[in-house]
Amino acid sequence: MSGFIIGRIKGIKYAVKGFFLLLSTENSIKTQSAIALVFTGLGFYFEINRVDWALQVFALGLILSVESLNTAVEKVCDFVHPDHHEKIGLIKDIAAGAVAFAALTAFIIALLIYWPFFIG
Ligand SMILES: Nc1ncnc2c1ncn2[C@@H]1O[C@H](COP(=O)(O)OP(=O)(O)OP(=O)(O)O)[C@@H](O)[C@H]1O
Repeated sequence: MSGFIIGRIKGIKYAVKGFFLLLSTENSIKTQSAIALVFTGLGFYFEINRVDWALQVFALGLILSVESLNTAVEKVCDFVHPDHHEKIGLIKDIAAGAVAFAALTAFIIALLIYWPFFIG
C-alpha cells in the first residue's frame, strides 16, 4: 500500500516537472499560455458568468493539454527517426490535426461567450 502511495507521489512529481519543462522550453506552450492569460483578462473585463468561466477554463485547458501531447509526439518522432520520412510527416500532421480540433472547439466557445458583448 505504501509502495502504491509513493508511486503516485512520484507520478505527481514527474507531472509537475513536465508541466514546468513545457512552460519554460516550448514556444508553442508559451504562446498558448499567453493567449490563456489574455482570455482570462477578457473574462474579468466583460465579467462573464460562472458557466462561461467554466467553459473558457475548459477550452483553454483542452488546447494546452492537446498541444502538450502534440509536443510529446513530435519529440518521440524526432527521437525514433531524426531524418526526413513520409510516415513521420504523416504522424506529425495527424498530431497537429488534434490541436486543430481543440483550437476549433475553443474558437467556437470563445465566439459563444464574447459575441453577445460585441453585437450589444
Ligand atoms: N522528419 C520529418 N519527416 C517528414 N516530414 C516532417 C518531418 N518533420 C517535420 N515534418 C513536417 O513538418 C511539419 C512540422 O513539423 P514540426 O512540428 O516538427 O516542426 P519543425 O518544422 O520540426 O519545427 P519546430 O520543431 O520548431 O516546430 C510536420 O507536420 C510535417 O508535415
